[in-house]
Amino acid sequence: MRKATSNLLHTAGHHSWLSEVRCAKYGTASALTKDRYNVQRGNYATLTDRDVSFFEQIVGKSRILTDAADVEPYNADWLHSVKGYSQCVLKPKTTEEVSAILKYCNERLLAVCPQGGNSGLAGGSNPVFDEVVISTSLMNNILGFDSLSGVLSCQAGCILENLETHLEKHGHIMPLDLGAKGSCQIGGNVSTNAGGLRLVRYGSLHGSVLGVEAVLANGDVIDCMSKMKKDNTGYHLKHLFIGSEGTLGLVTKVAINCPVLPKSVNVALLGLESYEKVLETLKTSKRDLGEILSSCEMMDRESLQAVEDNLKLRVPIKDCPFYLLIETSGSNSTHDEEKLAQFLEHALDKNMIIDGTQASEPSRIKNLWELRENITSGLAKDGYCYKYDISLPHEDFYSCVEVLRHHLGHLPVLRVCGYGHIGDGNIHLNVTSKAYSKEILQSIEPFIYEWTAKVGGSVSAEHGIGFKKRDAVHFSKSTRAIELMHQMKKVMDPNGILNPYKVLPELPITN
Ligand SMILES: O=C(O)CC[C@@H](O)C(=O)O
Ligand SMILES: [Zn+2]
Repeated sequence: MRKATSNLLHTAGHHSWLSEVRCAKYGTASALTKDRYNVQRGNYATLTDRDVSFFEQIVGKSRILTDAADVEPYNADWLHSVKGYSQCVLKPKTTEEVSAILKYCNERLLAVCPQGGNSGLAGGSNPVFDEVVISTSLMNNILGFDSLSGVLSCQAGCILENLETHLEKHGHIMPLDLGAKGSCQIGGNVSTNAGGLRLVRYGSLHGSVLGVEAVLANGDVIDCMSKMKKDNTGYHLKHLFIGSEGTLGLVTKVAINCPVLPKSVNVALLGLESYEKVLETLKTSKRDLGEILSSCEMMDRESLQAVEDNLKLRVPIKDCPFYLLIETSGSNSTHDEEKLAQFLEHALDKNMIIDGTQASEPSRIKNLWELRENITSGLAKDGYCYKYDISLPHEDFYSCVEVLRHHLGHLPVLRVCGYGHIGDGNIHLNVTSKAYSKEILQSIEPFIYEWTAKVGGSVSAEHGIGFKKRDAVHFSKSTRAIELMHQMKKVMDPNGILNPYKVLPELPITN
């Protein structure tokens, strides 16, 4: 077996790195939804005691929250960047309960906001005004796993990490992995078409999700829970629920195709001196590693600086302007390590990388991944974080950071940084400041959206549109396409009770 031999590469040691608790409630930003976004409450009914009594008949007293303190965590997102004013959270356990709730709300014209793990970043799962929150957290049964086909079926409220743990026992994994895996729910993942760290290998949920059960606004249950890998029976309705963020129906069950658990996993953290070298290394990794490449993440120095400054994690290689985190997953460790070594030798010989470290042992792999997965938490601790999740052609991928840094030069921002899923052309462009500032927001938007549209990118790669980005949809979709989206919404939710103020821009489009 050949090893990566250069003395620039060393093996990651054990560090007492702190792991930030996911979804901790921190951040000092207090500017809330209505101060920041110009939106009017729709013409919906207001919740009454009679409504609450009716809900009690469906889910029982113990699964309704109406005390302000109990409802509060459901009203705000975890970064406290949006906040609604709901007075009621319902926690159904079954599809039938969801159906009865929606049927009633539709007749009463009560708006609802479906919520999974509340880990979203576009304000899609929080109420904007007083929508009734329907939490899927108690819909957490695994319904079955077929080890021959690799298909898992489960209720929408199953936490991603619990599904992963369950599958590991059967020698499989989930086709998606996210930093928020400990709290996000599969129904939320499907509803936002979450991407994450494994998309470069297993593709998007539009490919992995075989079946969906969803409840429409009027309470009708749409059973598209096919577990067949091939099913060409006309319009594929399941795709309407993947990525529509609960605006067309509430996802209650999911059937998902799960890859085989890899026997060998390796991770390399590489340091690079320029974005040109990043691109060269990416190209080489795709060529040399081929089918065993399972993640390819980029981080710039500023992003990792936030992790070092605010979370006291330590980057185990020397300071470089750029870093790549490359993961391989395969079935034969000798073969995989050889391929990785070959790639690293190429990269070193051609002066693509200036420092690096690799790991094959689970605890060391975890330490390296923690650096990447904690960037969101690290940046949040700066104060307020303006988040942009965009898809770009590789040649323009990092220019968005440079262009925006230059554009914001005169303003009191702390960091302008870029990191993310370079293997998929998806960058997370984040700007931080001590506190929320309207001036900074208005300098970033629509500037960055216009720039993204000009180079042919997408203004939302994986976080969705939610509430925060609906005024930006037209930068990535034609007016006719948006009109068609509105028509579809009208067919599936004529009263507009499902997750209002989200995804769909107001018509006519003015900006
Ligand atoms: O916080 C962000 O902007 C990105 C979050 C997530 O999509 C990630 O890839 O870490
Ligand atoms: Zn991401």
